Amino acid sequence: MWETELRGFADPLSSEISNILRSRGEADGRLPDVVEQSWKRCLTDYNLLPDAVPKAAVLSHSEIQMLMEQREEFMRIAEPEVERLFRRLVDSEYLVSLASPQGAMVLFRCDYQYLSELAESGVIPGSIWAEDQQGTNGVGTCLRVGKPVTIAGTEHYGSAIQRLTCLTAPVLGRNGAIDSVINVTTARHADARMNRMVQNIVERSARRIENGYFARMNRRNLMLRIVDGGVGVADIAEEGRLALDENGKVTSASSVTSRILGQDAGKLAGRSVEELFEMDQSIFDVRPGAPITLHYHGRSLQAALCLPESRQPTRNSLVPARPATPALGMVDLAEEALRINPILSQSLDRAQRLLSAGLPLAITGEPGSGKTAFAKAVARCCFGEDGQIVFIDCASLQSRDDLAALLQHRISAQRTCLLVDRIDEMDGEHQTALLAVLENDRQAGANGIGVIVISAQDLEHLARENLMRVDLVHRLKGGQIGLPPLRSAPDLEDTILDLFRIERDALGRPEVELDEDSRLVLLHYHWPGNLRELRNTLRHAVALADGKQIGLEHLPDNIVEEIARKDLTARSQSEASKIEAALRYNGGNVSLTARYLGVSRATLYRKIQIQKARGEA
Ligand SMILES: Nc1ncnc2c1ncn2[C@@H]1O[C@H](COP(=O)(O)OP(=O)(O)OP(=O)(O)O)[C@@H](O)[C@H]1O
Repeated sequence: MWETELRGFADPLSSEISNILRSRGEADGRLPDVVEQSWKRCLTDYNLLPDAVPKAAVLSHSEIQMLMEQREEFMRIAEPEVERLFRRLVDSEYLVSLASPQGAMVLFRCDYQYLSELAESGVIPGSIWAEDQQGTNGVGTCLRVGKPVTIAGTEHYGSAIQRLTCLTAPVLGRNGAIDSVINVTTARHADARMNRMVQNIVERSARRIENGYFARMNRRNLMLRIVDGGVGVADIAEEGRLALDENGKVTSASSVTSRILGQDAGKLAGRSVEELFEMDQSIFDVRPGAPITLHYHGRSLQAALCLPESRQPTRNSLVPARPATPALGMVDLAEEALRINPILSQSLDRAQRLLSAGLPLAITGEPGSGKTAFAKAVARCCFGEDGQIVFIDCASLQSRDDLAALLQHRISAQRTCLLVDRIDEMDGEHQTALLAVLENDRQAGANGIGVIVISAQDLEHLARENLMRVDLVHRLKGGQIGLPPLRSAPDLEDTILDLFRIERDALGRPEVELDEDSRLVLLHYHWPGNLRELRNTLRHAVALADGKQIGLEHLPDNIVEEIARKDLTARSQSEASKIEAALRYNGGNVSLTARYLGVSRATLYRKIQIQKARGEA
């Protein structure tokens, strides 16, 4: 009792916060630290009352235009990323916006139908969300603390925006200053797991803008691109960048580099690369584009040197660029626009839970059904933040040494996810090597190693057919996720239309539409090549469309021909049954039946003969 009173006395703000939460039906509610600190600022510094926070002020169209023009180069990098993020979340009723350092939503992407719903809470283009005016909210609080934040439902200070969930990340510029905030808002209920997933995607988008803008601003410098994730991590969001002068001294460092090296960007400027890293060769001997290893306080980092945009290599400087030998198993882990329907979302959720519980995952499905994209998404969600992802494509492995070289990179990291693609093509030698690595890890009590294997065939089947070692199958069999073929998608039409929009926008043809015939053909085709075939077909159609309409002539011939064949068969079948019924009705009398059907006797005979011939064939 005493203790409670003393605590209440010591921190009246906390009890005021508890009262507000209680009045919202959150009797036991506790706010995350960052949110609680923000609420305290609302109560003390901004003098805001939760029920009387005014609606967000709004910039006029010309004011937004002016802000955009002032930051034209930045916007040129940010705009496609906002679009890309919006397309990724296309199915889930999310608004995507980019806010200026003052909190004004200057870029705004949202489904037209959803707009009016959000507008009720004041979320419209140009609305200003500074924390001192609107209280705790995604954009304003992110700007205030300079870190990614999620503000879910009643964690918003103003009661008028309690329905919203906002997931935000700052886009950092020179010396860590905030250039903008990228924000995703939904008025739908989203559970904590889904929020974490989207938050992760938002943060990666912010880093991609940071990196893109950094590259643009330093395009006249030599650039060292650094990856901490080891071989296989090639997502631009993960890359640190150091801009260098002619003498190999750092002129500027991106925020991801500061994170990788654990040093303020400002402190890196002026230092030479050779002073910062232990290198196997001088920076002046490095072949542009070729992968190199940098040693930094006992850690090995992967890097590549890039020439300035306009600079022609000279004999005295760096050696002319030759095509770089690709690093072992290096694949593009860049995120792509994926369509996540409720079924896929459930599978993602299941896969994440299993992987997080330390179980290996096997992803199976027909060719092109999205296994690799799915596996990358799961790996990124579970390991993207503080671990590394090592991608192994069994079809491109040359030798056991390749595998060993790939896997050794995991040793330096605390948490690693092995993503093994096309394991059904792994030969016996590699299977043994992989098994040995997994066993060693288990015996050494390795912490946090995740394994995802991708296979077109079920692992049990591979073992039965003697295509895979039984002990490896047992080691890998944790959770199995089978991705359904496209033809069985319950929302096939929506999938086609969503992916059509994605492809159309990617080719810069937002005006193009599918006509009725082509829509029907796409809907009735059986898609043996699944999502890959569908995306290729849509791209094919958009690329060939001259005007605004896509017709059958723009679709691949094989697809139209197959549907036409099916259609003919269906039509001939229905004609046969019509003739049969008419004959029956007319007691088998051909003359009467011909008259009944409105054709000549000869035509009816010919039709009957054709049907007979088909039946016999
Ligand atoms: N959820 C999705 N939404 C939209 N496009 C997708 C989705 N999943 C995959 N794709 C697209 O489908 C194509 C095939 O995907 P992916 O390579 O992941 O399939 P896969 O099953 O691994 O194929 P394979 O068996 O041939 O290796 C890619 O172009 C990818 O962009």
